[in-house]
Amino acid sequence: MNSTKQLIIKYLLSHCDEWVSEKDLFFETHLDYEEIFQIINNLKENEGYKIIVRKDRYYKFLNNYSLKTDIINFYSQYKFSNNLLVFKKVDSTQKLAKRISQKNTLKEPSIIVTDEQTKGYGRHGRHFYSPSVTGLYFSIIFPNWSNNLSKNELLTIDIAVIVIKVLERFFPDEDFKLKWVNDIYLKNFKVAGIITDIFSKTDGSNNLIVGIGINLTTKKFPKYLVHKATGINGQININRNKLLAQILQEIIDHHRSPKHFLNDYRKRSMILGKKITIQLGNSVMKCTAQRIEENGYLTVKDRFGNLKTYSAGEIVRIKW
Ligand SMILES: O=C(O)CCCC[C@@H]1SC[C@@H]2NC(=O)N[C@@H]21
Repeated sequence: MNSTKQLIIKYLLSHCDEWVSEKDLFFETHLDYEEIFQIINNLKENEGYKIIVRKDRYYKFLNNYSLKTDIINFYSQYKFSNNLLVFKKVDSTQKLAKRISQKNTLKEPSIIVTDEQTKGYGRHGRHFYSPSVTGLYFSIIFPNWSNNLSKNELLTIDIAVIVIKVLERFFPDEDFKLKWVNDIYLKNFKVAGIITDIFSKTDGSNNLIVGIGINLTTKKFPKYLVHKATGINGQININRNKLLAQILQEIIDHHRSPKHFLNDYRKRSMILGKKITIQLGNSVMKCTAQRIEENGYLTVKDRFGNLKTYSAGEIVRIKW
């Protein structure tokens, strides 16, 4: 971050919700006062930054609703400056990640983030409702992925734990739970989902694309979701840029030096010890969830007392 605009953003962000004088900004940037005023005015009027400008030219930066590259970079200590793409609206960050994977040879993990999706999707091709600025919708491309089912399962589990732990820090009063494999629930409602897609390139290499959708403040859901999904908290003015930056930072750190979080996962499971109905392909089975194995697979006990272990499946019902 080194342009004058970025220096100003950085200073305002480090003094978020405080009044900052032109003199402070002058010492920080060495720009003349008029230039400072013009840059701030442009950020406010044309780039959607929320800045209050007082008549005596004091400025206050407010928590921004929209996702902004500079703000995410600030909160993540500029860890992924060149590998972060931020959009207002896309069809799906997951689809866009596939298009980017097709056209480019990536060396580093790359992140695609948007304020809104028109065709967000989840597992089994289901629509993922992604209205503007009330959630977080993003995909991470991990290039040159050695495709291996159990490695993928474990990564999904680790990422689910990372997301839930960051959410717990931001919403300390909420009791988030995990539904195997990768859904995050609050009470009986889904608040977040994770999907992993393998994208095979023509040169034989694979990219892993992890897509994460979180309903933060969404209040109104389409009819078919009203009894299934909820926003975490419709009242809170949450700092989405900061929340996203922390999740991304922890996922990228984990990718660099992986360690598994199975015990954290088990602790937050909403199914262990419960009677569940699991869908496996076209059939469904009633059973009891026994344990999550070291490779992330689920072991259940069927009604005849037999233990069975599954790498994938959808839990369609939990008996409380
Ligand atoms: O619930 C699921 O089955 C997974 C939902 C994943 C949704 C996210 S939102 C960002 C990314 N883009 C998509 O189209 N899907 C994922």
